[in-house]
Amino acid sequence: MPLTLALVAHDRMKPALADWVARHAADLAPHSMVCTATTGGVIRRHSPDLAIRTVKSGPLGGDQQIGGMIADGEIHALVFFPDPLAPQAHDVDVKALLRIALVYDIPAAFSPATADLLVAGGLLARG
Ligand SMILES: O=C(CO)COP(=O)(O)O
Repeated sequence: MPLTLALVAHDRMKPALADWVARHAADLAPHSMVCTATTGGVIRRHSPDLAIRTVKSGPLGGDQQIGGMIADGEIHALVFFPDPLAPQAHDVDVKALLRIALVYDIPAAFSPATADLLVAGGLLARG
C-alpha cells in the first residue's frame, strides 16, 4: 500500500529537502506526499513530475494541520528539516509537530543524513 509522507522544511533548509526529494524521486513516485505550502512550491519546481499536495504555510497553521493528520493516522512518515540556526515565530507549532510525531512513533527524519537512512532502511520499499 502506498505511504503518505509529510515533507516540511524551514526556508534555508528548503534547498536541502528539494535535493533529497530529487535524489529519491524514483522511490518517492509511488507514494503520496503532503507539504506545507512554501515547501511544496519549492519541491514542485525541482521535481515537477511528483504528485504532491499542500496544506497551509507552516507559520499560518500548516505545521498544525500536518500534526493533526499524524494524529488521525493519515501520515506514515515525516521528513522535516528545521533550521537549527534561525528562530521561528511559530516555534510552538514546530515543537508540537515534533512532539506529535514522537507520540505516534512514525518514522521521522530531521536532517538530510537521517532522511537518507530512512530510504536506505527500506521505508519507501514498504509502499
Ligand atoms: O514553517 C514551516 C515549518 O515549521 C514550513 O512552512 P512553509 O513550507 O510554508 O515554509
